Amino acid sequence: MSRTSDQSVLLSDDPPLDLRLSEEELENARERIVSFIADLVDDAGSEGAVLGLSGGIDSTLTAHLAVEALGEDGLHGITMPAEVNDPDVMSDAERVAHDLGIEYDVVEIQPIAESVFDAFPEAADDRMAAGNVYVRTRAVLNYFVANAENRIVLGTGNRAEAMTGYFTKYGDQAVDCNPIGNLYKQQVRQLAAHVGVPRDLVMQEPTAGMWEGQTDAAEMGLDYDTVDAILAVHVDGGLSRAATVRELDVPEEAVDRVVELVERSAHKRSMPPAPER
Ligand SMILES: Nc1ncnc2c1ncn2[C@@H]1O[C@H](COP(=O)(O)OP(=O)(O)OC[C@H]2O[C@@H]([n+]3cccc(C(=O)O)c3)[C@H](O)[C@@H]2O)[C@@H](O)[C@H]1O
Ligand SMILES: Nc1ncnc2c1ncn2[C@@H]1O[C@H](COP(=O)(O)OP(=O)(O)OP(=O)(O)O)[C@@H](O)[C@H]1O
Ligand SMILES: [Mg+2]
Repeated sequence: MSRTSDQSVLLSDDPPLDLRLSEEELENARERIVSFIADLVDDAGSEGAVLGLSGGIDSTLTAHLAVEALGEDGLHGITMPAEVNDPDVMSDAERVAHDLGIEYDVVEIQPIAESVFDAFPEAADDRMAAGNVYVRTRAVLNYFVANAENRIVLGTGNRAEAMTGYFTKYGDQAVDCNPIGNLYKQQVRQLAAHVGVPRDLVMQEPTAGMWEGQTDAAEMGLDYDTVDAILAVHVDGGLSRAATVRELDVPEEAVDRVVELVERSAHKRSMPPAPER
């Protein structure tokens, strides 16, 4: 299979598995996602879309593809910094909006979150609980704008996040669709480079930005190249645990960790259950 000429869009030098798409597959993915967004907006009878812009690669790629689908006027970007967010990353988000020529707003969410924290001050000391408040506050604002402007809310979840449950229930996953939801993280980086996302944004370290210094890799205990590979071969691909360890040359613990994340987050991927009638 022919590969993109920019081999360095993989972060690690020696990933367990090369999941990059050929140039033809990249173009197909791009066209498929662009039509998906255009059709969804059309079918919903809406005027366009709303998207939270974080400066990260998932929202930046989704914004690029949405502008291709809907035009500049079709996308309203909202950057929503909290006090834990790195100002440089927030200015990356504004740069993305500016370069794409879309309407965008910057809404400081700290005061909104503080009013929630005040209701349960002890809960606010739990950084995960507090971080999830930032994430869910952004969902409230996205839908506020979507309702008022007759737009849909674009999600930015990818396959690795969806399968490992690496998202806040009813937070960043509270969206109307996930255009890049079938791409592993390696492929997100690769498609981003392909559609012209600036290199510094493609190569940055993924972070949920829920507390200072948080990174996806540190929290999951695995880098995305490893997560992608184990998902593709074992969870999605059905190869046995032992064969996966041999095939990818990864420790058994890494496979077990990914399986644990997938199993533990099953409740996030289904409708809330009710007892049988
Ligand atoms: N078995 C079960 N059946 C039904 N519901 C169950 C459940 N277990 C927990 N729950 C519910 O789920 C809640 C826990 O889930 P949740 O509130 O999501 O919280 P939780 O999964 O603990 O935390 C969110 C995770 O996603 C990561 N994240 C969040 C946002 C963005 C990104 C990013 O990549 O940008 C990453 C974040 O760093 C953290 O690791 C529990 O409080 C409970 O209400
Ligand atoms: N400060 C923020 N302002 C607006 N939206 C945000 C902010 N932080 C997160 N989001 C939204 O939540 C989504 C999920 O965050 P996530 O960190 O998974 O993606 P990302 O920041 O786009 O990519 P990366 O994996 O490189 O960090 C973002 O894509 C974005 O839509
Ligand atoms: Mg991020």
